[in-house]
Amino acid sequence: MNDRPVPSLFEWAGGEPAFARLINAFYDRVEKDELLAPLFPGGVSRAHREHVTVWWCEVFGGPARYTAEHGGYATMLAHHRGLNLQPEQRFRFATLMSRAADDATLPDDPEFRAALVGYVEWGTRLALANSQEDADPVLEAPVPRWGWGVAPPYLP
Ligand code: HEM
Repeated sequence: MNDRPVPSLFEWAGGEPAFARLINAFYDRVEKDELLAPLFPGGVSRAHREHVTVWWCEVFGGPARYTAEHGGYATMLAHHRGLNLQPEQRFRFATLMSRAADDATLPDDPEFRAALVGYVEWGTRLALANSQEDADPVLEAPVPRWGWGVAPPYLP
């Protein structure tokens, strides 16, 4: 064991440029996807891509800019309410995020990818539930901060 500090997922991924690559690669795939493209009529705007990148950076341990500049959790929730997402759309969303991580050449070590898909699985299930007409979501909460969970990075 060494005593080096454990980097955040944000740092390990490569910071903001890495998350911008991830989110752009993801929405490039979404725009071509028959289940997800209809949710973004006219394509996924640059503003949407930038806002979601800011969200992801905050969640993974980067600057808390979605909280400071975009209204935090309540704004994100409001964007999903009433979308009436379907389970197959959720699953496709999660699958394309894994593919996009490869497209964007994010680190592919098992620990990082486990943390990434853990967050995607968690977040997409909440989005699916909160998007239903009869949902009763938590209205105020902090933006989540995701961590390494049970498998921290291998630091020889
Ligand atoms: C980890 C899961 C997810 C995260 C982190 C996430 C994040 C976000 C954020 C931050 C926004 C607001 C962007 C802004 O501030 O302008 C947003 C909007 C949106 N999300 Fe998600 N989302 C997730 C899951 C999903 C899923 C599963 C779907 C569909 C299958 C979806 C579809 C949408 C759509 C259509 C909008 C735009 C709604 C509008 O502009 O009115 N999201 N998402």
